Amino acid sequence: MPTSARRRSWFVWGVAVAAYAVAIFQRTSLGVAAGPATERFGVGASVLSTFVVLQLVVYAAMQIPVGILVDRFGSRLLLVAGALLMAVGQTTMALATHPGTAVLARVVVGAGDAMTFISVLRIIPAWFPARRVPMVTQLTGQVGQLGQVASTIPLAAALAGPGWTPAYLGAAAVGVLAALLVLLAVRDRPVGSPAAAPVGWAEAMTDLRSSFVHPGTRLGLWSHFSTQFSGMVFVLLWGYPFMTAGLGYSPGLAGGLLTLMVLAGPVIGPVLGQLTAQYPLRRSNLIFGVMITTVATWTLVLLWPGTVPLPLLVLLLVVLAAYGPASAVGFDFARSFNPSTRLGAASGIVNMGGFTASLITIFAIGVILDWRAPTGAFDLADFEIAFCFQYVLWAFGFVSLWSSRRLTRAGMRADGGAPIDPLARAIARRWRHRPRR
Ligand SMILES: N[C@@H](Cc1c[nH]cn1)C(=O)NCC(=O)O
Repeated sequence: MPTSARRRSWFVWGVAVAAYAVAIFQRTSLGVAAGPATERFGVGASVLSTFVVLQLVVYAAMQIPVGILVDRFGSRLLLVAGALLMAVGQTTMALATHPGTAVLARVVVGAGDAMTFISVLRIIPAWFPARRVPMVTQLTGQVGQLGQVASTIPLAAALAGPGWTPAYLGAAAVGVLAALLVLLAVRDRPVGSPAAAPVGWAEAMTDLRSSFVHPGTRLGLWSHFSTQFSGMVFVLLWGYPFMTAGLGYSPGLAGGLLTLMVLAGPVIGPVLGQLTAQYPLRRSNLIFGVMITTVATWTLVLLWPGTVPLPLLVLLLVVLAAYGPASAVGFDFARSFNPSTRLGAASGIVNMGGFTASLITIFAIGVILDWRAPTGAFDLADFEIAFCFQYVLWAFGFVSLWSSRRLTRAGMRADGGAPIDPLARAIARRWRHRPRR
């Protein structure tokens, strides 16, 4: 690829990924505003957590419709629409004085956010050679997380200084700027590369069905489902109270440990991206590996007699930090087992997995904690029992992953592919045939 073409690819991707970072900024912008929101709307913590949950429900529910729209109208249009919708949501939030209006604002933000990540994913294979796609996908996820940093530091300062309305109007302005940049800089494909013929609605529905019935797409869905929820639930809602109310850590230490998770992601992401690109037939082993390590570390933490030692908790957080990079491997399955014309729909199916599992777990942990301690005075045992709910989803995810992998491999054999040996046998064979000096 000539240098100028390579530069152009990175430029287009850079602007698209900046729009994704802005979406994460908007998604997490309520995190630092819990105190001011409680005062402004006169609501408690449980109503505030409903704001977050509702926003995620909308995000998850829109994945498939958005996937179809991305395939039909292209990434650029959907990225612009998503950024503008989030700006409308944040403007509503800036002016809201009633909790009902604030909920509506968060729903609109969730809808705009839902349009962003899979639109960026659809651009990557159009601008980069196939061997680079897994790494660029990982990079997309990691760079996007910077939006969360932006939502903590400048937004917190704006809330503390100019106040609620200017802070959220500022967030809306950032959204409009992102929309403008995308409009000017992003193109769905390089000039001269053939555009797919536009599909009608009936064909789009057939594509969606074909994508879902392909076991390779479902392998991606269950990979995302099984690896994302544990880390996401910890970061989004229950990790902080577990560490402060359950383990008795200071807010500073608990916040620092959550930051450690953010810092470990960029180390794990490139490793998983490289392994995915180098061993495409072993991607499911990576997923099983991450899953088993997560379950084993959680089990050790939950069974530990008395208070968990800090090094073990640090280990848990480093393992949980793999939630973003590991679940991103799910999109690689979507890409390899679907033609580019239905990549949006396939990515939407995959992306629904982790968010649905996270919502179920956030809700179930809340219900178990309420049942254990209706007054809200939770102790370590309450958290330990509540976190055990995760085993239900891990078991479901494991069985679904296993069966979709079996069907995917059977399909590959039926299409004339060579059978894939179990990992242990493949390693033993490689060892026997290693070059000897
Ligand atoms: N798996 C994440 C993205 C990610 C994070 N680290 C590496 N990749 C994901 O599914 N994100 C969806 C979104 O909308 O943020």
